[in-house]
Amino acid sequence: MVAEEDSGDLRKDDSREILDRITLVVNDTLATEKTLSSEDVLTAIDKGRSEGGPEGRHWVLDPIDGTKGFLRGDQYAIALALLDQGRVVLGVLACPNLPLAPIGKESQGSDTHQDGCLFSAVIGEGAYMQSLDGFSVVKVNVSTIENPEEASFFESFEAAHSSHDLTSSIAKKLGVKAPPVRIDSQAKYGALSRGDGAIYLRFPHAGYREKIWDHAAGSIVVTEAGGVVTDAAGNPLDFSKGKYLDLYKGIVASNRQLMPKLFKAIQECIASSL
Ligand SMILES: Nc1ncnc2c1ncn2[C@@H]1O[C@H](COP(=O)(O)O)[C@@H](OP(=O)(O)O)[C@H]1O
Ligand SMILES: [Mg+2]
Repeated sequence: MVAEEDSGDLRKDDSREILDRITLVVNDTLATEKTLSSEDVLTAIDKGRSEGGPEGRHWVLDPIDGTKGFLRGDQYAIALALLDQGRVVLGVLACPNLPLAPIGKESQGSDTHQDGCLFSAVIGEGAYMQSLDGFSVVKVNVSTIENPEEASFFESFEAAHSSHDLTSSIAKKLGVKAPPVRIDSQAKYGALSRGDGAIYLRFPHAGYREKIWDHAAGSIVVTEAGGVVTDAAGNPLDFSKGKYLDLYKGIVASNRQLMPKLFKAIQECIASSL
């Protein structure tokens, strides 16, 4: 398993109390007769130390993606994906604070006010959403908008994670009228997969290397919903290189119809920002 966290901090002396609390929660949650010790819990966390790569199968886990959003009480996600020979073949994305009703659009008179969505996708089988309590499974599809002026776009809430200046110049060039929808975590991929918005733009600042656990589950949910996820040059994301994604500039996700105009605007804006 390739996972974001290891047990390093929990093994420190001053973490004893939190480790005891975690061990209690784990034992309360697991449906097994056996009671795990704190050491068992630490050992289980450290099973996430695999480096991934092009061979065999690897689970890719981000237990709390969008930590900043989680701490603020906003959006976060639990993201799990399966790599087979370096290719994402399955993804599950739990978004406990994401409304089941569409976000980022004018109110559509929905009478659903429930929060908590679970997105899932298996390669070749489409993408699905259900409520976190397991009801109402629906197939999801990305937006079919073709006119960029009518498209709205998602980006990170945190300006430190993605350049809001660059995305704003891209949106301006495309004639996008709606303001950006800024939310944390891979909940953006989930919302995109059900057509809440039509574009997700992510341009980390120079020197940052994206990690596979931040995109594996989200990207298959979007591609199985009919969308496209690439870097800023149109290359598909390559999950076979270990923990990191080697990208040109950033990540772009949208529907097929919008991609040509989107790339043209992105190239022009990147060129004029150099
Ligand atoms: N300087 C940076 N640039 C881009 N991404 C960053 C970053 N620092 C952290 N991140 C990643 O951005 C993720 C959150 O993305 P988003 O902005 O879409 O919410 C974080 O996941 P974690 O919260 O799991 O650590 C982290 O891996
Ligand atoms: Mg993350």
